[in-house]
Amino acid sequence: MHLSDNPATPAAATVSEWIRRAPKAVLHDHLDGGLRPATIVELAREHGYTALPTEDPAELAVWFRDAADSGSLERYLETFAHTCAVMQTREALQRIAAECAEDLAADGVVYAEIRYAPEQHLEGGLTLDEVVEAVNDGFREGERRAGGRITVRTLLTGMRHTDRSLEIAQLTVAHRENGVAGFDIAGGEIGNPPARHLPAFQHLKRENCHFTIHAGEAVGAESIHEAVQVCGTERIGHGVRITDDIAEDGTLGRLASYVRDNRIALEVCPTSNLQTGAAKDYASHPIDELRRLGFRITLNTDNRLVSGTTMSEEFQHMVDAFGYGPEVFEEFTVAALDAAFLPLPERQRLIDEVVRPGYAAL
Ligand SMILES: O=c1[nH]cnc2c1ncn2[C@@H]1O[C@H](CO)[C@@H](O)[C@H]1O
Ligand SMILES: [Zn+2]
Repeated sequence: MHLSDNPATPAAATVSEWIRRAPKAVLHDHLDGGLRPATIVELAREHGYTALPTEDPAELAVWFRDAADSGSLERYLETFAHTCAVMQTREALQRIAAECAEDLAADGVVYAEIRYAPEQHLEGGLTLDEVVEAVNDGFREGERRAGGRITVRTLLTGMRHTDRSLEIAQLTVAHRENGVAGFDIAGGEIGNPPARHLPAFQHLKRENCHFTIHAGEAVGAESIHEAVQVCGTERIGHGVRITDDIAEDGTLGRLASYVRDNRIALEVCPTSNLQTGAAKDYASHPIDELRRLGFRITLNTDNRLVSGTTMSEEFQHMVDAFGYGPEVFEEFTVAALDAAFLPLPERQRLIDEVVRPGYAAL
């Protein structure tokens, strides 16, 4: 089923008040997939980018969601050409990062790891280091504007189809004291297995640096196996196709067992999965089965603009599909902080001083 066939799904879907107030943590959210549509229009005008499908912000938001709602990851990813086109200067990157932090904080997000691929922001003449510095400055500004209600860290993404992943891994290590919490690889999964980027992962391991890998979204269990057992990933972006290794009666194969028993977090993004064809609809999305089987599940947006969603809306979809109450979202939020690439005392402080009291007060 495509989202556009479902009248309950547009971004304006009503969200219960308690969901907005609930403290949330997001581990999987792309900076270049979550811009404000009005910001894209303004920046496009400023920079003379004329290829936008429309200059009306509301129409643009609908365009992204519909264009991404194709059933194919490759077509979903084509829409990012329009966001990356306006993310080529220091000012634009700073502004977009600051607005991202503000928007997440307004949605009740208290901790966010935001990822982006620095190599996609060099067309205006910035260096990789300048890109990272601009985004970091923007996030610090956004945290200030949100009155300290949110903590943001970044993940630097290497693109699966290019050959710069080792360089991006080195960039991650170089900026680790400066708001960069880890590394990721993203992009089209078919034909680009994660082991192509082994030198990047080996460098990160040697440097004791965190990483996650998009796997098990467009390709099945073999991609997850490679990400976990060959590349040594700590978390899995999406990972929903781990169900390939689970029998109908719930018996786990060896890979599924390994992932569950080692508490390797799955960064699950239900709405995005519906758009790329990784799942059919919310009600049959494997998140509920995986949760009941004991996997470490985190709930995420993937791309707030491109998927037309927010953390609150993802929560609401789960309430509607599975009847989840606050206790399940508290579990997802604590799971996200347990799996966050943040030092243990900081994770523990967020759980004890922000998340637990926030849910107790709902
Ligand atoms: O769900 C996804 N799967 C794979 N790649 C993705 C997904 N969402 C976004 N990107 C890719 O990651 C880049 C850096 O943020 C984006 O430009 C997009 O190409
Ligand atoms: Zn993603």
